[in-house]
Amino acid sequence: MSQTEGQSTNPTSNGNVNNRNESNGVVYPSFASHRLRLNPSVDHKSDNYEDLQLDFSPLLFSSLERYLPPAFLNSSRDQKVNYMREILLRYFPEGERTRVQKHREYRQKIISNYQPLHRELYTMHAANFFVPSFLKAISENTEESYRNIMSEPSPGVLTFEMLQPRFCEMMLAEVENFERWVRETKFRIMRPNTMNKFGAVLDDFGLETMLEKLMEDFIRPISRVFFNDVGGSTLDSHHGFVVEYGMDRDVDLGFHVDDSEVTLNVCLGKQFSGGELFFRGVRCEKHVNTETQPEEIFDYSHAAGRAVLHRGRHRHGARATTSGQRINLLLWCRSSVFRELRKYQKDLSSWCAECQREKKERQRQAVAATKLELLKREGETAT
Ligand SMILES: O=C(O)CCC(=O)C(=O)O
Ligand SMILES: [Fe+2]
Repeated sequence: MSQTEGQSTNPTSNGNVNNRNESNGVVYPSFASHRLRLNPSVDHKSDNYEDLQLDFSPLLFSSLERYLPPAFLNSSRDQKVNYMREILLRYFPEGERTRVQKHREYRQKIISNYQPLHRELYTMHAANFFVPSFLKAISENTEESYRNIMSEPSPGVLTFEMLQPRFCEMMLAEVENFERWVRETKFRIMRPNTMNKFGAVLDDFGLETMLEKLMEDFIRPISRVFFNDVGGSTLDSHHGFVVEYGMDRDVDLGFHVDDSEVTLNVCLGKQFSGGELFFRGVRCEKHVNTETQPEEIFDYSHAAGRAVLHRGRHRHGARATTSGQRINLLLWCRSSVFRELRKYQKDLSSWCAECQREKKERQRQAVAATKLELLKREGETAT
């Protein structure tokens, strides 16, 4: 299963976990030499590309121009466009571009027709959204201030009070309002990911800007402290959605890893029983299906307003919601820098429990072999 937007990876379905953005063996022989400089020519005045019919934003070309090799800076506009276009195509192939364009049109259609219920949700208003203890910890922004409001019931699973009851109520009402609109207009919406039949993508009906702020100003500072090993300090994009469970909704959620570096999962309500999150240890792509160690088993019961923050690669699932209705807000936070660097990373992952176990085992074997060798030598000198 490829890890494109909105897809979880289910570690139990098959072992073939693909990486997002890989251009899988595609070779570009004629343009492989096209390179950009690491540092921009700050004094260079870029051309304007607004009047050209281009397949990428004209602004992108103007920004990228300053990274051209010096010899190219004074070439004709056409030459520069061709050079930059070939580079962009290498990173953003046709299929992906079409998908992004289609998705943009889909969002635009929703946003120009859907009438929001609570407009105040659509811009970040921290004092109204979050509980004071959370705001205080964020403003202090130290490991100690975060530890004061958090518990870590299992390594890498952080939980803390986050949302005000009023915010939860408004968000629940907004989601209900959106779903009513979907039913009445018979608009076909995309579900949050491949594993949910219910739920809605908040980014698709206007909440993208608010959620981006939530990631940048609140989740990234926390992740910088606790999840730096998976790109926590460089989170730069998100996928924000709600999941809905109950008798006439999804019942449970299978064992999976998220397409995120860091996941925020906050319960909005309403009344329910069951629906516990179960965690089973952090794993890299290679080890996603390896067995769980007893100390990795942890179950968490959701409570309205309370957040759970964990690495996306922390294997988890949700048990059946046995009565009532449970709605949770999810923010999958991603780091493009982390993903790019991982493509070239050869050594073991510090955050993967199985990589660490393998490393320890190799060290143990090396020590044992050395001991044996020393004993042998001692035996030889004694005789
Ligand atoms: O139901 C939950 O609380 C978990 C949801 C989840 O893990 C996900 O959507 O990725
Ligand atoms: Fe998940």
